Amino acid sequence: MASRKPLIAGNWKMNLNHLEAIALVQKLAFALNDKDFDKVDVAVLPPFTDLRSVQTLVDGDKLRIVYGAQDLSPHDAGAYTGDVSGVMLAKLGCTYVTIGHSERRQYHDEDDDLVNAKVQAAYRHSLTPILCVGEGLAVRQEGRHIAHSLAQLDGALRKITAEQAKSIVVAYEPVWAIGTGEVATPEDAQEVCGALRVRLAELYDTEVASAVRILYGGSVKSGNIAGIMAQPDVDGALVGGASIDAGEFAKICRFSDMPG
Ligand SMILES: O=C[C@H](O)COP(=O)(O)O
Repeated sequence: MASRKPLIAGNWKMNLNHLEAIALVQKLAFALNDKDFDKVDVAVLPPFTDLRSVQTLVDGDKLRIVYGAQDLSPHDAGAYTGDVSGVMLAKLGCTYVTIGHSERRQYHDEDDDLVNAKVQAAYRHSLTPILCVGEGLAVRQEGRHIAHSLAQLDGALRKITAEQAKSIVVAYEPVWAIGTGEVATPEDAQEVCGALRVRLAELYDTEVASAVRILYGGSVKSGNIAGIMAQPDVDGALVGGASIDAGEFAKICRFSDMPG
């Protein structure tokens, strides 16, 4: 069994200007210490407009916080007004890029083909995708949540090699639990995260499956993180609302100190 270092990633969504971004990262850096970073990888995913400020702070103060973007274009350059490419994100020192978040799928009609093209674009520029999958409420009520999440995984990984897949981060985010306060139970999270890992072994091999970090996302808070992290196939969390409060996010990053 590979040992997977947990990853706690904060998806700020469309919140915080570049000055607020600097303040939040400074507070977070102050709240966490080397021992925390030895135990957990901590990432922030600010809006595009904040990335340069975050890069300058992280580089200047040699912080162990890493950062990434919330989306990227499937194209590398050209006449794509409003889009941001993997080339640009790599130049800004991004480690991660979120792909296929349910809010992109819902509000920008992103389908599995586009998600797959974006995953390929990320790998072209050595960015690590945080690939989001997860079902809506109706699918959950019909009991098709596992099949739905596995189909999204299959679609996103077309043409992705085993070598590439080893480094991907998969985030299981049941849409009904996002921003609703309706957190999935630790057992719900484990059920789908476990199934995703089995599918990775089927698509590739056990080496890939045991290397990939699988996160849970959906109303994660300091009060529920410990139970979620206790699950064998959950390797971290993709945190939305609670990630724009530095104190709360730091507590989530210190999940091993939180009551279960
Ligand atoms: O990317 C993060 C997820 O959408 C979860 O958001 P939330 O923690 O606000 O529910």
